[in-house]
Amino acid sequence: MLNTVHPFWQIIRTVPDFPKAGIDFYDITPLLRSHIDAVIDALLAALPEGLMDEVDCLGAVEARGFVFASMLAGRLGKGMILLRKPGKLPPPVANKAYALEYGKDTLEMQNNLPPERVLLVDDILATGGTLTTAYELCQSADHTVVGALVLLDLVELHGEFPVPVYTVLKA
Ligand SMILES: O=P(O)(O)OC[C@H]1O[C@H](OP(=O)(O)OP(=O)(O)O)[C@H](O)[C@@H]1O
Ligand SMILES: Nc1ncnc2[nH]cnc12
Repeated sequence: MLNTVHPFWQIIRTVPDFPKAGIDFYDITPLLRSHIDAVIDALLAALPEGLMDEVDCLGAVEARGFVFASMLAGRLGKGMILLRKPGKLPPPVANKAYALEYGKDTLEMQNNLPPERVLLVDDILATGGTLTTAYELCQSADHTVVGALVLLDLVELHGEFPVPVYTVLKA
């Protein structure tokens, strides 16, 4: 469903040509200011019943993913693994470069952790470059990714994702 009638759409700002020409940027920061608890409720409601019984921890993607993952972790009583931009995590780390909708970046993850069942958390799935990289880093560190949870899935910008994607909004 392209759920453009969801009340969150009244609060998300769409900014044309940011951060570069041709990109419609979905600014979720007004939701953080005024509706953060409702966003976390909606993210939890987007998950299939019983899924969290299969999840050990949340895989939080820097930076906007940290906001949602932190609050979800608190609500769910789960821990987090951080997927960070380069040079922030002490070794041992694995890293992977990737392209996203409006640029290039690298994610890093510590790879000395025991294998866990991980639910990836981010704010937006656009081309999928970021979440695919998070998925691959988890796989290479012997974690099992059970799915990905995002607030907004830009469905036309990406292909099939290797695990189920749970979302509140689609555009
Ligand atoms: O599906 P993709 O095309 O990869 O795009 C999605 C990613 O883009 C944004 O992150 P960004 O790197 O801009 O960083 P931020 O969270 O630090 O703002 C967003 O938070 C997602 O992580
Ligand atoms: N169009 C977009 N709006 C906001 N964040 C994004 N991250 C990647 N693409 C994005």
